[in-house]
Amino acid sequence: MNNGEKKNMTVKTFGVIGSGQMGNGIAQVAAASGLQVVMSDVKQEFAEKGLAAIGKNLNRLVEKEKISQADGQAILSRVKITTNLEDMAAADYVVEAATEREELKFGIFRELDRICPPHVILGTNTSSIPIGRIAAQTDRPEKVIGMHFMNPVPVMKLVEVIRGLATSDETFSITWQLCEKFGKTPAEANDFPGFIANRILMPMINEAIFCLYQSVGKKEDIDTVMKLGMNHPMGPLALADLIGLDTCLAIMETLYDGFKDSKYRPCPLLRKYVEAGWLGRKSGKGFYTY
Ligand SMILES: NC(=O)c1ccc[n+]([C@@H]2O[C@H](COP(=O)([O-])OP(=O)(O)OC[C@H]3O[C@@H](n4cnc5c(N)ncnc54)[C@H](O)[C@@H]3O)[C@@H](O)[C@H]2O)c1
Repeated sequence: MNNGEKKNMTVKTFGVIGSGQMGNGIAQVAAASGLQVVMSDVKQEFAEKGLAAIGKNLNRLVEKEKISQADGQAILSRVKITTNLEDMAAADYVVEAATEREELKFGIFRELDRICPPHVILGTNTSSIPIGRIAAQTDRPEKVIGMHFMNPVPVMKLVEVIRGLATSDETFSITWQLCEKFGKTPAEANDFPGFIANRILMPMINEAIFCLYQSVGKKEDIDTVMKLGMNHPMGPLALADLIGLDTCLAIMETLYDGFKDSKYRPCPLLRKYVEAGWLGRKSGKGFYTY
């Protein structure tokens, strides 16, 4: 048994920053694996909404007889919510899943570096912001890593584990094993804008939005072509609504900034929707109405 394996067993309390769709999903899988979870957000109502989403998800699993009612209650009871970042002092491992804005994440990592004991690993669920840039905000860059879950977290098997330039092998190994403990399949990526998943996925979604923008096809037809023609479970526009159009735009901006290649320019229609507050499912309207 190497050091990483030994240390992994000492992770008992798992911190999650952000109680949105990704944060509450990550909190749910961590609690389901037996860990105590502290989940934060900036407002009590946001944290409560995240906790309620976990409760609803677990109830659905009970109804489908995937878990017992007692298990559902036990999982939920392991998740504590807070609006005070200082409460992350109790965590052995923290994953940040706050809004995809670089300055916001930088601030969170500077604070976490002050609050958390030096041995604690700080993961980020960022979709595209370079891990090295986030790690540079801390005095522990070797303990900063990308832990990129897919949406919806309780359902999707993949976690992309991203090594920053300074990420240590021990940090990588503990993170990899945590993914497995959560019942996920990790895949390793290096630190380039968009990593693997969004480097490939997001230009496809952006191109689907260009097809709509240039009237190549109606939204339903664009989605039908990709669903039935390429055997994708969802069309790209419906998937963009699920991911959140603000998140999609932020990822395209990161790809465009990072590579300075015009093929990554965000479609003006995507920007227009985001500016109008049409963010997809989470706001009730995106390419489709919910
Ligand atoms: N949506 C997806 O499909 C998806 C997939 C993989 C990764 N991600 C990434 O996960 C992260 C979160 O995305 P999401 O879809 O859950 O967004 P979301 O908008 O649903 O949730 C973000 C949450 O973070 C909270 N937040 C903002 N600042 C905070 C702070 N300082 N402290 C604590 N909480 C704070 C917000 O109030 C909000 O509740 C982003 O980095 C995104 O790129 C998203």
